[in-house]
Amino acid sequence: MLKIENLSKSYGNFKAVENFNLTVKEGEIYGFVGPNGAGKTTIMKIMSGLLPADSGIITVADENILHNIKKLKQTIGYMPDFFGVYDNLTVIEYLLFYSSAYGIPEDVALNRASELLELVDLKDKINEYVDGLSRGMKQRLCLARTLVHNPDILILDEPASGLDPLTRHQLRYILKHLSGQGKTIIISSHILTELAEMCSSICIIDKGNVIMSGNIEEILFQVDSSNPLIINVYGEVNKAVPILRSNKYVRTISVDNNNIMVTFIGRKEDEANLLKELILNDVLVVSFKREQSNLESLFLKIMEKGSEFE
Ligand SMILES: Nc1ncnc2c1ncn2[C@@H]1O[C@H](COP(=O)(O)OP(=O)(O)OP(=O)(O)O)[C@@H](O)[C@H]1O
Repeated sequence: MLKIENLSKSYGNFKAVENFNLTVKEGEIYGFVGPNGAGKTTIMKIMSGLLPADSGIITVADENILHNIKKLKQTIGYMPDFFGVYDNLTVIEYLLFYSSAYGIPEDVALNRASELLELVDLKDKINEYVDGLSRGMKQRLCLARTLVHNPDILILDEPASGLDPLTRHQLRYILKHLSGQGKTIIISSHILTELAEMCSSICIIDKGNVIMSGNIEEILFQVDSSNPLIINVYGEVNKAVPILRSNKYVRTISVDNNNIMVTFIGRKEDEANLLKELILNDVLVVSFKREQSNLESLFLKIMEKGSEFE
């Protein structure tokens, strides 16, 4: 379990991160979402030991590792959003270079590099120059580099940015495989649908604070309950309208052919009772559901409404 408590960081007088709290379970793929400048990179760099925090605690396996830089670097592998690769090295030289920086003996490093190149599907490029790799390949090599010291936690800043759909699919596959091995993975992204496919939980960050966090499906459900009900009826719509009008949870009604959009402030049970009433009054209901949110619309809503969702 990874736990961050009251993490704060200022640049001069500017508070980039303020009392940030987060818990991530072992083996989870966890998404960080937020607009530009929200503080995602700052938090990730602090977690990786690349930037000092002003205050806070980062606990891994019941130990505060924030000020134990050696332990922090052993435990965490960080892949920055901008990956500098050394173009005049071959793929294997590149991985061995990073392994030596971690003090890994060369024979161990060679075996590990071979396994990692297999994992990221670059084994056939082992003796090629990094310079000649495509962007997607460089990105996978960078992921392999992040894994040379076999960290328990991976922190990947915008790993999917600029990749084509096939390469993103490969990345998703590799990350699922790593999480299956028990590695905890934190990913930041602006591609919210990507996060939905990869992550079980997300944390929405703005101005260095958590606006909302939790299981993606629960978050979507919470937001969906503020969406209109869409009722599709067969035949006469007019039969349904007076029933809807008399319901105390209905706020607005708009009719479009056989679809009725209803702003409804009741709970699930009230929704079910409304459906029952329509049917008992011989309204032929074809479908009755809340408009679904996707992550993009969820994000926009949250950004518009801010703490209303907390
Ligand atoms: N070295 C720095 N000096 C001063 N301000 C900084 C520094 N690094 C970041 N900031 C500011 O801190 C805030 C958070 O930046 P950060 O890079 O963490 O955000 P982010 O969520 O990663 O953004 P993006 O999605 O654009 O990468 C921004 O307002 C940024 O301008």
